[in-house]
Amino acid sequence: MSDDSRPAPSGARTAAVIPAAGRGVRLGPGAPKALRTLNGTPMLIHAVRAMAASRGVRLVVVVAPPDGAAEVKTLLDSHALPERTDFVVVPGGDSRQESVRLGLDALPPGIDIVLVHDAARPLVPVDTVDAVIEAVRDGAPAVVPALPLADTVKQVEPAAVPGGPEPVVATPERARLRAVQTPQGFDHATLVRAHETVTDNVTDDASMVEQLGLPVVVVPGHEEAFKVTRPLDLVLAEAVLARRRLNDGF
Ligand SMILES: Nc1ccn([C@@H]2O[C@H](COP(=O)(O)OP(=O)(O)OP(=O)(O)O)[C@@H](O)[C@H]2O)c(=O)n1
Ligand SMILES: C[C@](O)(CO)[C@H](O)COP(=O)(O)O
Repeated sequence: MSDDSRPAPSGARTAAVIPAAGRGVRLGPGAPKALRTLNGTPMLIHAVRAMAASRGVRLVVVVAPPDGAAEVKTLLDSHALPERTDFVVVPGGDSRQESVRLGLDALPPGIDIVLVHDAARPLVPVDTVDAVIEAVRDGAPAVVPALPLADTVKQVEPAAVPGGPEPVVATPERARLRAVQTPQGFDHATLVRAHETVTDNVTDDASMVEQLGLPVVVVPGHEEAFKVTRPLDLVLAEAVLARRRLNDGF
């Protein structure tokens, strides 16, 4: 949880937008993914606490499932969260991109830096959050945490028949590839412009800034910032939390 002895990154006013409106189809049937529990606590609450743990973050905007904003408000009210942080809940949209835009629309004037963080990455450590904020404060318009890949990657052509073998066309140089996580951090005005300008569907916010022709930089990500996507990821997340409980001595 938050460590109040940690110095607040000074100066810039930072908000976090948490897109949490997805269904979690790849996780299988059940409640919307962000509302499913890890160690008895909804994934979304873990993600909100991960953002609020950074003393740089003064406002968290949660983008709830379209028909679930009231339920999410109740959820936030019923869990202990840092008092120094304000929380706002808005309903989301049909795509992650639309949900992020709706979250941006809810930001008050005066925000300099925006973090966009998947509710589906509930266990990101605060040091990673702070490193992203710091890199934006140092002047990068867009910052992504990322890790080197463990697997070799192949670029393929579509299979001739569904489920058939896919021809390999290239093997990109692995040393230059990174697996990108969140929170991604942005100069507020840049991210708003990216969302106003880029109309094709993309899978992360940084690629919208790339399309504006602006620089995006990578800072080290963290293994525990993995995305809960498939059922096995739930097992890993529970194991990470169990290890943290052990290390914390309770
Ligand atoms: N319409 C959407 C779709 C996704 N998200 C959010 O975007 C993040 C990353 O998306 P992903 O892990 O793909 O979540 P889902 O879309 O829920 O997963 P799936 O594709 O398996 O349904 C999640 O926190 C998810 O809640 C969102 O806010 N609005
Ligand atoms: C934003 C993201 O988490 C970075 O890795 C990822 O692109 C989200 O993709 P998804 O298809 O919505 O899971």
